[in-house]
Amino acid sequence: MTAGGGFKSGFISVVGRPNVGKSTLMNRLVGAKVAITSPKPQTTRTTIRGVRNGPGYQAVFVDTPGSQKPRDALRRRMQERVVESMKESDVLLFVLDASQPIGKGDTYIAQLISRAGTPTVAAVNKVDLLRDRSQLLPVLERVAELGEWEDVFPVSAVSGENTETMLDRLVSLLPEGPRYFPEGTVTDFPEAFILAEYIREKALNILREEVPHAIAVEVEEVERKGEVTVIYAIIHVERPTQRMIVLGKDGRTIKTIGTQARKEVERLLGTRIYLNLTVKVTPRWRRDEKFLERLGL
Ligand SMILES: Nc1nc2c(ncn2[C@@H]2O[C@H](COP(=O)(O)OP(=O)(O)OP(=O)(O)O)[C@@H](O)[C@H]2O)c(=O)[nH]1
Repeated sequence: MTAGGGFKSGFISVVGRPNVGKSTLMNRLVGAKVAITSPKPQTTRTTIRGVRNGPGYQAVFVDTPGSQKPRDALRRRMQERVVESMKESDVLLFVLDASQPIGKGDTYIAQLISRAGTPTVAAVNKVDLLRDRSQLLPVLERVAELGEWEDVFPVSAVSGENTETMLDRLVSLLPEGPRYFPEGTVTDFPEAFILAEYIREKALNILREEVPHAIAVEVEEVERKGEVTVIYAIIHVERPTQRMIVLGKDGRTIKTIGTQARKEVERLLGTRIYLNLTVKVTPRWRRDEKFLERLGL
């Protein structure tokens, strides 16, 4: 319980440039894998929310796609939207990568944060990759100069080093508020959506280099049959050759992708799923506005 005895709750947006480990860190803080991760940048395409329940608090984490300086005419409007969503959060978690030089991308995000004016904790992630701990000090100094942070924590999302200490600090910054989601909730996203993201993650990790970015996963139909959720999903690819790769010999690859994704989601949400997964060639889907909208991208 907090000093005043009141229940604390609120939204913590996780921001940072692509590939710094935002999704991995959020999963660590939530204690369950709600956001998919992969070594390829731009893995997160949509906003994912994860919920951490603790004594006297509920923290709702919002994982955002990696922010990058947009190079086109929409730049100002897009910036405004990012700043708006930052303003709506109670606290921001600004993630940086200790194993990479602090660069323009980080500076850009630090500027957006200062315009939003929301209390922010900086997480210097991936400290496990530093060969020598003396390398850490200059990085922390550099991060401190980037803005006015409530605190700066060196952490490792992979090993869990320092993440619970950082969580305590984040919770201390939350306002008093209601429990937004029932206790036990780890994410408010529908099962089918989570499954679609997991299918994409398995595909990203299993398939050869050239295929993953050509993939979109669509949930076509969801049916409840007693205890079981029946989900019909389609993996869209752009070319017939990619379809062959996704299917694999005797359909083995797609079977592996589907089974791994289904099992993990069943474990995560404690449900039973029957998954019907197919592959379809949808040429140039990446340029099809209607298609992208239908998939919520
Ligand atoms: N060694 C190490 N690797 C990490 C750590 N955190 C994340 N990674 C790795 O960094 C890569 C990117 O992690 P993600 O969590 O997908 O990064 P992200 O910032 O969400 O990426 P986008 O979705 O592209 O914005 C993955 O290969 C992770 O395993 C860490 O603390 N230590």
